[in-house]
Amino acid sequence: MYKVVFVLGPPGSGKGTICAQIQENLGYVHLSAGDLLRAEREREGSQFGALIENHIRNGSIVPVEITCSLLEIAMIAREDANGFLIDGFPRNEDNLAGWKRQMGEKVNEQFVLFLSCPVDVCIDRCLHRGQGRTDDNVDSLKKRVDTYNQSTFPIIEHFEKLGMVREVNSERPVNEVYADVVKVFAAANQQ
Ligand SMILES: Nc1ncnc2c1ncn2[C@@H]1O[C@H](COP(=O)(O)OP(=O)(O)O)[C@@H](O)[C@H]1O
Ligand SMILES: O=c1ccn([C@@H]2O[C@H](COP(=O)(O)OP(=O)(O)O)[C@@H](O)[C@H]2O)c(=O)[nH]1
Ligand SMILES: [Mg+2]
Repeated sequence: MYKVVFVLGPPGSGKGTICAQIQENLGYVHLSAGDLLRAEREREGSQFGALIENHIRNGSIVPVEITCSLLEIAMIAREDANGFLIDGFPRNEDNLAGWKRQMGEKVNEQFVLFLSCPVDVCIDRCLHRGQGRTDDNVDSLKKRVDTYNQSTFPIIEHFEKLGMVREVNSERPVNEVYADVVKVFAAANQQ
């Protein structure tokens, strides 16, 4: 069984930043669904490049079969891992249902780390992220925030009802956010 922590929050809430630090210090392997999709978009011979780019620009969500397969392949490649941080997934009902179908029997879902941050702060961070992403522009960001509110927040609520959500306010400086996140992991791993 793979041990899994889902990391969710609005675009720009700091998911990638915090996951990189957890990977570095706590030995979980960081798998960003967005990074895996961008790599697949660039892969020579991929049938999905154009479809992925359309979804990314529109802030809409790629069909789960594609994303989930990329995640599973990445997990199989790191079977030695202590656990996995699944960053930015599941983002909607389709993602959740597809994940349960494909991975339900193979994973132990530890908890959901929810990085909460006001949308205006998040948008400002994305506009200054400086990674040259095709979706870090005002138009795409509006759509991404709409998708987050309409489709992703309900997934967080779903996990909340199951008692699985650990919320950390990520509006604060990274070191303060990280200190609280470490406490969440320490508590979860004591059980
Ligand atoms: N707590 C924070 N305070 C200020 N800036 C942050 C913080 N966390 C992340 N950032 C910056 O905001 C941008 C988005 O962060 P990132 O980790 O890529 O977020 P996400 O993966 O949730 O979109 C990056 O430029 C990052 O350096
Ligand atoms: O499971 C996922 C994760 C990401 N995306 C797409 O990839 C984009 C960027 O996602 P990422 O997590 O990299 O953005 P972030 O929240 O980190 O800014 C999203 O807007 C979606 O279009 C997707 O379709 N499914
Ligand atoms: Mg990210």
